[in-house]
Amino acid sequence: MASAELTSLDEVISNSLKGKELEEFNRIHYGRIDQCALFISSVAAQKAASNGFEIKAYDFPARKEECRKPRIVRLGLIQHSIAISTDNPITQQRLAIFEKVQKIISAAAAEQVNILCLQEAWNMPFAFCTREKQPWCDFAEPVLTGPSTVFLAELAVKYDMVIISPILERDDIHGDTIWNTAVVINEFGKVIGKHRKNHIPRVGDFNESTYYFEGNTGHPVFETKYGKVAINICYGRHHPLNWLMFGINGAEIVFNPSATVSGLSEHLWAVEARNAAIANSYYTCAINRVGTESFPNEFTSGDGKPAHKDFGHFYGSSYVTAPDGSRTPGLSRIKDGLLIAQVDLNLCRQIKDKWGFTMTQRLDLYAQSLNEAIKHDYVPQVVHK
Ligand SMILES: NC(=O)NCCC(=O)O
Repeated sequence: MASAELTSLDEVISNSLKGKELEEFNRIHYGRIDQCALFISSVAAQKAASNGFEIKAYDFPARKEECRKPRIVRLGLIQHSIAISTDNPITQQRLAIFEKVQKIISAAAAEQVNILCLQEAWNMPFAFCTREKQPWCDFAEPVLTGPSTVFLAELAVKYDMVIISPILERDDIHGDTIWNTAVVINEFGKVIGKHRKNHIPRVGDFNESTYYFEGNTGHPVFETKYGKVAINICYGRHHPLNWLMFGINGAEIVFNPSATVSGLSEHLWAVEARNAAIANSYYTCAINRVGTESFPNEFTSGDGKPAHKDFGHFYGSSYVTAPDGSRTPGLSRIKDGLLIAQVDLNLCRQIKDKWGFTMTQRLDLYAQSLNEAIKHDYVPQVVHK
């Protein structure tokens, strides 16, 4: 079976197991017997059916507390393929993606989503495999005035949503430099801040370091009307300290907008964002692109194999993990989709109280050790026999 044919691992299981065996699988694998699937309104279901995208919703309830009200928030994750082929003019490609995504966002609105996040570089093909500067750099946009921000700001106001928009940024104040950036737009359509990708891959066809540097915005947490959110962009999910810092700064939900392909990372996908949710007692939302993107000119991968035009298969499979480690099934590996998670943010503190990971994490010990380890003449702490 080709990589782009299997719909989802979750479906393989739910189609194969039944009764008690399926319950036991769910308990051990997902962390709960009942997936807590939520009803999808006919309006949203109709939008999904007529526009060819999947829509799924799950609940993450928390224990009722005496001293705090529940803090129920609806999160929306969108995964999608590009809309027209990459040899079309830039403006047409972008517009076609806007049209596709607008329909998915309107379904999210019909489902009362409060905070919505798109995939990495959602408004363009992931052309960084090519190492060509033109025309791909022309997709870069200023954060405040770029077409993607203008487009999403209007929808944010219309739907009373916070929208996270991961784009290729053009910083026209600092020498027209390019960055991989997530823009946070509040429910009034105002850009409340941005975060630039901290860790840039140099693996496989991910030649992103040809285009932009490691980010210089630290680990910001954005206090929104609905909760404290942060964004760990794609390759940052392999770096536990990147996740840790968002937790230290108080994040309750960390989105991980990604672009990654099956040949490289699919066996890691279900592990990393889930582990981060457990280790940091927050919700994580892992979002991946979908589809196979083909480029006009051939490129090589530096592995002795023939030059080719395809990046490989972006395998979707977006999912949400709660601070207790329970998770949703993934969206499809091959289809556009909207994943909705209704979460109670009170679960973050409840899990901190239960497991005590923030109390026991020994930041002081690691700060001292790391301070030593980064010195050029550091002697590793090894006891010789
Ligand atoms: N976009 C990106 O950082 N991809 C790198 C590959 C991966 O992290 O799986």
